[in-house]
Amino acid sequence: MKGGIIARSLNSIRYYLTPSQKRKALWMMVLLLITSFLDVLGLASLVPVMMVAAEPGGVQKSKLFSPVYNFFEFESERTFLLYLIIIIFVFFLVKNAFSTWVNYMQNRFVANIALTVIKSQINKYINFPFWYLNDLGSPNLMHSTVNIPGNFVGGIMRPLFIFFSEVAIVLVTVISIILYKPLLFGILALVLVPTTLLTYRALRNRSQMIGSEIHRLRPISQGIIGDLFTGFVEIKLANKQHRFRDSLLNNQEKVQRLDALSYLYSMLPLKMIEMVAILGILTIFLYAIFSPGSSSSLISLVGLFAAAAYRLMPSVNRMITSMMQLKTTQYAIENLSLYRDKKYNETPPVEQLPVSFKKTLHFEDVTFNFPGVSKSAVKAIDITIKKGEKIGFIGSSGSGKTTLMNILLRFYVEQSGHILVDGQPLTSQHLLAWYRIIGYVKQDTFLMQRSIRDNITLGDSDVNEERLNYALKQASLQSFVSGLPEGINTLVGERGSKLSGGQRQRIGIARALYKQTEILVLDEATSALDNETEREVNEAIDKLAETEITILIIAHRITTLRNCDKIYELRDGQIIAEHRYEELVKAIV
Ligand SMILES: Nc1ncnc2c1ncn2[C@@H]1O[C@H](COP(=O)(O)OP(=O)(O)OP(=O)(O)O)[C@@H](O)[C@H]1O
Repeated sequence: MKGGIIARSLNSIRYYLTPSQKRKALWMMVLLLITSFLDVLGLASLVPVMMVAAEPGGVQKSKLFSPVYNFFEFESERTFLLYLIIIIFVFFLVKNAFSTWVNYMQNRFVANIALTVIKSQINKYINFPFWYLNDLGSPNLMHSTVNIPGNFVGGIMRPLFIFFSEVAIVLVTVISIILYKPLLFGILALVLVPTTLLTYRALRNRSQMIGSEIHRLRPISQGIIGDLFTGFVEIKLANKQHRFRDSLLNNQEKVQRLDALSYLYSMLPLKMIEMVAILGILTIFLYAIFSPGSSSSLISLVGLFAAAAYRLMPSVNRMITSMMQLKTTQYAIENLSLYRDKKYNETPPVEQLPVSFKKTLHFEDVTFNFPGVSKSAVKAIDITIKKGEKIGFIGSSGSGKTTLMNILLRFYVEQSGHILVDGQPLTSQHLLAWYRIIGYVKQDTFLMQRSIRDNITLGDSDVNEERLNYALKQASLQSFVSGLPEGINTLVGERGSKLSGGQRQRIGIARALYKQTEILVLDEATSALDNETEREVNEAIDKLAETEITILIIAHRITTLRNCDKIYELRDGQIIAEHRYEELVKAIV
């Protein structure tokens, strides 16, 4: 990425702003400038008041106040000063109310953009091509959708606002100083500018390095925790939990060390600037001591220098720290700019078409290669399935069964050939209608940590009870559910941990039935189950066989395929044979 850190950060935000938000951002900047001007004016107004108040008769002598004093015909300096103090207090009151309002507007603006960023990230990943999604892995996805937008807001947007408001304060202060005493400006510039630049140059690359290292390490921690608790049983039985704990601690030790270093770097600029300012004051003092005659004017210069430096130092410090924070959070800008290319976006076209499945489903010469893999995972598949048929798929591991089903489910799109439904090619314009009629039950059925009802309806708020009961009955779940103390509202535990393998799969089947699936894909639904559970699942499949639903079953156990009209055998992505169940059973016997 090219350009300075400020330009890069501004560009990264600009990507998310609508034209009206861009105008609003400019408006915010103007408001910030006004706030800074009022801040400086507020402080500057105190100086002349203090001066006239300290000296009896000071008001009359003051070029600024005496015309006002005379115009309003004040009777005593005391009353005049009292009015002046009240005016100053009201001014501060109004100024602070105004700056609080600006602050509120600014934070609301930042919060709105933050929402836009989160929305854009989550939209990016829900429309991400399936195989890239698998490559990224859930810790990275969680980091990119939850942490990165937060880091972007805290580490780019807020510091950018701070930077610009401090620039405004410094500008207004510096202009006032130039107008008041150009020599003072010269000394301040000589002292503060090189220090600021040197401090920033010394720390910026380290800050960036710390930021990208923390960004690399955090998802690793999340991955370790995820693996530890997903595989808790296996890991505990192998007595390997300590290894996971140690690698987590090892990773966290690095993160904590970098966090501490980053905190230290954020403190350093102020210390450095303070040291140089003190050095400036001492140098002028020394000069005053060693060159007699000029001492009184020099000492007043020291006073002014100290006052101006005191005013400028915190602002300059905040400017550097916010720039360093921008550097530290560079990784968020880089992460957000990933995958903006069209090839990573599979958003279905807005204009969607209906799908009518009355007669046939035809895989017409379908071939598919994974990106970067020359060997086809699925090659020239050409089969026709009639509506209502039950079709089995067998073949050794890696023969392409799951890939073929993923093509049918449109998670993968064939490079050549077509999927024809009643003779019509299935395109991205049919996606939503297609998803409405196709269902999928995997070996490890996905279950949420919610009730059975929510798991079957996928959290429907307006549940159709009749359909739900039908789904429970057809999936052979009715007696199990009615035996539970809380029935269908019983919670299933994390990933269905309170259920048996067979119950989990039957919930998957019930989910597909509740959706009124017309084509159901059962992927290796019984291979991981014991005999009793297999019997339970097969019973549900037998019931399904009586329905009009077209079923495609991938199975390792031949018995699962007993209701199939045809069974296709795959090898190396191709169909090498078509069998009947009876033949297969005979061949085994
Ligand atoms: N995301 C991927 N990227 C690259 N190659 C892949 C990917 N997923 C699967 N493959 C490859 O595609 C081929 C077909 O895999 P597929 O999962 O379809 O086989 P399968 O018949 O379902 O196997 P199993 O019975 O073991 O599930 C295999 O050689 C596999 O290594």
